[in-house]
Amino acid sequence: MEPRQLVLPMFVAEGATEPRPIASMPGVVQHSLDSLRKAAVDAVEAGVGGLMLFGVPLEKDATGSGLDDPDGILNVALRELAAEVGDATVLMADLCLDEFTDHGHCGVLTPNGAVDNDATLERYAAGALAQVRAGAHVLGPSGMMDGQIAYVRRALDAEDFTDTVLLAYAAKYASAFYGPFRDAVQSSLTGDRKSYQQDPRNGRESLREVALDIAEGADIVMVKPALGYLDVVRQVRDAVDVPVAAYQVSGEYAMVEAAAAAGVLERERVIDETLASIRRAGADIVLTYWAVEAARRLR
Ligand SMILES: NCc1[nH]cc(CCC(=O)O)c1CC(=O)O
Repeated sequence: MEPRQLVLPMFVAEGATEPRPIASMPGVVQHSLDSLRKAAVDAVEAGVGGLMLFGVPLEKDATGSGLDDPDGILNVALRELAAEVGDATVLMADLCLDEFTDHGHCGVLTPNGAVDNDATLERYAAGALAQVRAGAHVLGPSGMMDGQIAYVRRALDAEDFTDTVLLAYAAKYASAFYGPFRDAVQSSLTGDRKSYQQDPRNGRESLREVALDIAEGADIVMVKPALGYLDVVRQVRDAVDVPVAAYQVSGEYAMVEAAAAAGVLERERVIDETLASIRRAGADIVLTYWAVEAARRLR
């Protein structure tokens, strides 16, 4: 694996004046705009291939207005990073509503509380345009709404943003391994995402989801989580001819850090072994909270 195959997910919190630790993810922080800029420069110097940004707004509402507000924290951060490192790295933005909604779902809701797929697509389209205008090179629609890739692609094309790369969270499982992430973005979710994310017991569905996303215009397809889903990574790699990404998620990170802190595992060897496994399964790109550390060791 080469350092540039690694992508660093980063959190930026509106109103933060200094980085705030995330209790369940030692070593990962909610950045202030200032610390985000510095960490981005460090990551680029370490040789990582890209940065995936998540925003934590001060206020959340039913429609997740922070997503497409040009002054929303994620868009502000994208503009700042575009100016700072935009020519030196690939800037990626999480295109989802859950960080911005007061109910914590990845979409807007119908009056009876279900996720409204098609109304959500319009919100993603608005968010996509805001993120691209702010300087994102790659958008990662992560909400698992049906038709989201085609809808976002059409919205971008209509405004002549024809070079934007869509990294589709194509095979995204309803996983308990996202637990620490929900602390990281202070998610207000109660309930679960089983109506739009995949059942961990279902392997073949991933191939259908991936084929649909590619037909809709995805440039890169992603499997998530990584370690428990290496069979899916391999099947997807063998089935498609676009780059395949895998997301080593918050729970995978927290699990190893906790075991290492307890003296139960050799931290660095285990980290490198997990990354080698994901690579061996066929991932061309790996999103990991260890991206900077691993990139330094790979050089
Ligand atoms: N915006 C949705 C999103 N994008 C990335 C993650 C999880 C990432 C991780 O656990 O590291 C999630 C959370 C979810 O689907 O509940």
